[in-house]
Amino acid sequence: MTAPAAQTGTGKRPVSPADGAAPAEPVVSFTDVAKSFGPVRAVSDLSLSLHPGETVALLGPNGAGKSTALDLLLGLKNPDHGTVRLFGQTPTQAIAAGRVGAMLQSGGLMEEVTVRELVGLACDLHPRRYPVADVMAAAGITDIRDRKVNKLSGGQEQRVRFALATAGANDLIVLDEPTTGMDVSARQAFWATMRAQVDEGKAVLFATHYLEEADAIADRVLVLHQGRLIADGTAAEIKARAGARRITFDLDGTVDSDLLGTLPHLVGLDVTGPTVRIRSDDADATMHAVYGLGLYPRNLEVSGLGLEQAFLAITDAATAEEAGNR
Ligand SMILES: Nc1ncnc2c1ncn2[C@@H]1O[C@H](COP(=O)(O)OP(=O)(O)OP(=O)(O)O)[C@@H](O)[C@H]1O
Repeated sequence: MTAPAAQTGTGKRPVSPADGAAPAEPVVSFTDVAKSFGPVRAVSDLSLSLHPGETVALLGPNGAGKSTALDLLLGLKNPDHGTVRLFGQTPTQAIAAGRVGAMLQSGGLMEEVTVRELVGLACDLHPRRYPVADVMAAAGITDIRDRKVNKLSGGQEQRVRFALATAGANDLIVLDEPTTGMDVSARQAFWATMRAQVDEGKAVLFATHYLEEADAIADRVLVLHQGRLIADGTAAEIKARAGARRITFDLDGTVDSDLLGTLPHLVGLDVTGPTVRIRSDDADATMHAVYGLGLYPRNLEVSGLGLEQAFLAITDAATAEEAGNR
């Protein structure tokens, strides 16, 4: 078997199995998983399943528990409670069988070796290895194969890490902030390469702070907040859940915030000088009511929430709920 060649294309894959097909065994299943570090609950009550062919983004603010969840998945940390299974096996068994490739933030690369030597070693160690030349070509590092690993730029180093994660026929690829340090074109090339892996039916789980990447690449988005899973759905579902529309307009004269606060379907309201910014889960009904109040909005704009605003809206709401529960 050869490594997949890099290819372009941005079409998202369907998540559900073909009609009539037996549901595939979950690639990953977390059941009621918890992990604390002293008083810090890094992951709590985490239950989820990933399926073959899914590309899943793991989002969350700093300290939300993303890296801990990935470490638990890879068997690098043990849960205090609950179970983690990969293909029905323990993480250690699945990794030993060569079913999982990972690209993590932590861990240095061996320094005094060339790129080719390092990737060659990873291929040799993989139970279902690909030819080293194919792996380097797919990761876009053939031209730097004779360079010493400690002489690489940050973006080149990331590509080498990616090659190490794809040295053999894995069924799951786990990436922790894979495009950190890459410029825009390197990032695009990276995701094109990644898509080729997904098109082979592999599952990909990646943690990221780049919400536009999650929006463009993932067919499912998981949002962690203070160790808990607070959203799980397509990017479109998460945007819809956060309040579907943003409405912006200007008003003449003194703006009465209290009066605007009585509008129906409000999810958020911000008044700055003459400018009113509303988040509404029914923009038509909200605007109908604005006119009903006898107001004359100027410069009216109605648009959908981006994933970034949706992410902020859901994590802010979760923070407020946590504070209320204290
Ligand atoms: N080894 C550790 N010892 C003590 N606390 C830890 C340890 N590892 C993680 N934590 C804490 O657990 C919480 C979750 O950390 P984690 O690194 O999983 O978050 P993250 O979502 O990956 O964050 P970031 O986006 O900043 O990388 C944080 O409060 C962190 O300080």
